[in-house]
Amino acid sequence: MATALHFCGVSKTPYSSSPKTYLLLHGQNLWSSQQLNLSCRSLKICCSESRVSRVVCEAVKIDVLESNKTEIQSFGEAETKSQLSWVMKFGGSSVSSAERMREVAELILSFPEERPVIVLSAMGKTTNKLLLAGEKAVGCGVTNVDTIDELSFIKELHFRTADELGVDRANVAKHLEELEQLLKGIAMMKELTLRTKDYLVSFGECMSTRLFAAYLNKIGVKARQYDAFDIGFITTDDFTNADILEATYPAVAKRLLGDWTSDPAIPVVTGYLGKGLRSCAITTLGRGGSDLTATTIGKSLGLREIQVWKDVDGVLTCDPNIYARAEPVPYLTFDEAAELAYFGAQVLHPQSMRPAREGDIPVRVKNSYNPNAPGTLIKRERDMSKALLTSIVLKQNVTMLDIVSTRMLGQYGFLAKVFSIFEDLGISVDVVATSEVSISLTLDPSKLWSRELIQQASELDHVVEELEKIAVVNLLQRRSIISLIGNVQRSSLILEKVFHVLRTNGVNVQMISQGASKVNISLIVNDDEAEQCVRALHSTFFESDLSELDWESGSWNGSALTLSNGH
Ligand SMILES: Nc1ncnc2c1ncn2[C@@H]1O[C@H](COP(=O)(O)OP(=O)(O)O)[C@@H](O)[C@H]1O
Ligand SMILES: N[C@@H](CC(=O)OP(=O)(O)O)C(=O)O
Repeated sequence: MATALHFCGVSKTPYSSSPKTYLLLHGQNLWSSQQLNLSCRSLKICCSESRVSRVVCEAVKIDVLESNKTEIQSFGEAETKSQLSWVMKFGGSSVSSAERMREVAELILSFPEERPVIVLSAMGKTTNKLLLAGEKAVGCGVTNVDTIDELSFIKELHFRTADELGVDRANVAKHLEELEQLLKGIAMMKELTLRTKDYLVSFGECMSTRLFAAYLNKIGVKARQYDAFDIGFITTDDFTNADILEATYPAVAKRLLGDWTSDPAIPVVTGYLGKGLRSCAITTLGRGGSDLTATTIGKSLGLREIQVWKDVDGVLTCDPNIYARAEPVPYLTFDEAAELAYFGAQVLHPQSMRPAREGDIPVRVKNSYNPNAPGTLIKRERDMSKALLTSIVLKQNVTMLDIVSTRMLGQYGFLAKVFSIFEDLGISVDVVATSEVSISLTLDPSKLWSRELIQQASELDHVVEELEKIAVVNLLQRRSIISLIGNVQRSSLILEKVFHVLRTNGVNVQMISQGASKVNISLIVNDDEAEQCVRALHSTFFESDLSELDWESGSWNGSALTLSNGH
């Protein structure tokens, strides 16, 4: 049975000396040629683990059982073109000014043999400024909207960038007018809903991509701007933190490859944005969501590589803002990168690894300020034989709950009841440790709850109130999760060293958990001790000589620990 197959395009492979014709099909479990009834002489399914399957054939008359028959035949007759090869995502810092945009254009053109899809974030700190402008509009009165500093800043930045790039101001003028109208609407309503917030921040990406595409066209590189919400990025209606829905993949592939086939031009797509399935309103994918836009496009189109260009030399051994001696990590697995992002490393969006992993498409994290640095390559697997710790991630200001059963329920009933309370209240739990009669867990303020909400004591009181019906509850705030990402096959070795470091620093670990993912050990400590712990752990694992480690026996031969508290 071959249902839900969608035709994505026809292309010729640019990488082989004897180019073949590829039919790009997108569908559920397209594993074998038996699912296709092809009237061609030779057939080979490539890239079978990807949802986009490349079907190599000599003749392009193809009949997919039942679905999309007509469409496929008409494409089959289309002229074949070189396929889009990779996606390059540039974050806010990479496109913060006209000068940076010119450098990015040069960078793209330094790979003349590639046909990239470009994903851009808003310029510099535009998203933060838009949110601030929205908050100010709530209380400033309709007639005072034009005095909001952030609005003036955004206008000035985008007009100046248009002028400096030598492109028409008209590329952004209408959006800037509309933005001012929106702020007046917010001022009138005296309210900024999550839905309006998403509409408000969408102006950032809509304008950066228009300016950049206009600039590429001006310098003779044919480019086409796309708003993600118009090309099939279909999401849940969870404003400010929406999830990409499955229907996105075929829709995006069809639109981008269809346009590319009929009239090739480099696609320049807005990162971070989508369209709610039911509301049909603009949604956003959570802060830093352009990474997810890039990996979604990579999977949709079955591209060779996904590149995310940042302002650091790749994923680092820890947050450079906490410890300046952080170093680039050359290789990561999808699992390691996902865990690292989930536990708070700002460098990657928490959900961004999912499409890359599903499509088995390598992700390269590169520095747009230093393109020659090798960056970090994220793949399905890597050599772990000499791997111990890969990166240390710190998540601060976490709330922890110690819940001890009052023994009114048996063990099964107790755990089930605790989690059903969190489910009912829509609260996400991060790290968990259990014993027969007690459970300790941390709550993530950034996911299902907005940061504002968790700070509202009444919400927390409500959780505690519900839990107190079955347990004695101790609420502990201002805790930090230190996540040790690495080779948990060697967890005893890691922990031996970790506890030595913590003991030397007089730090008491309040909870410890090793996830089923086998790449992460989490430690909970007090907020005020956390940064010093990270620095000391970094010194030990990444700056001191680990030659005393016997990899064969998996033991330490010495204990030369040098702690560093400085930056
Ligand atoms: N482990 C880490 N590795 C690299 N960067 C990190 C890490 N943890 C935090 N960061 C921060 O993440 C920033 C890059 O992420 P982000 O600001 O989202 O980039 P962009 O806006 O360019 O997409 C870096 O400038 C750095 O300060
Ligand atoms: N502009 C959005 C989306 C994004 O991905 O940005 P960046 O790539 O600069 O982190 C944000 O600031 O959250």
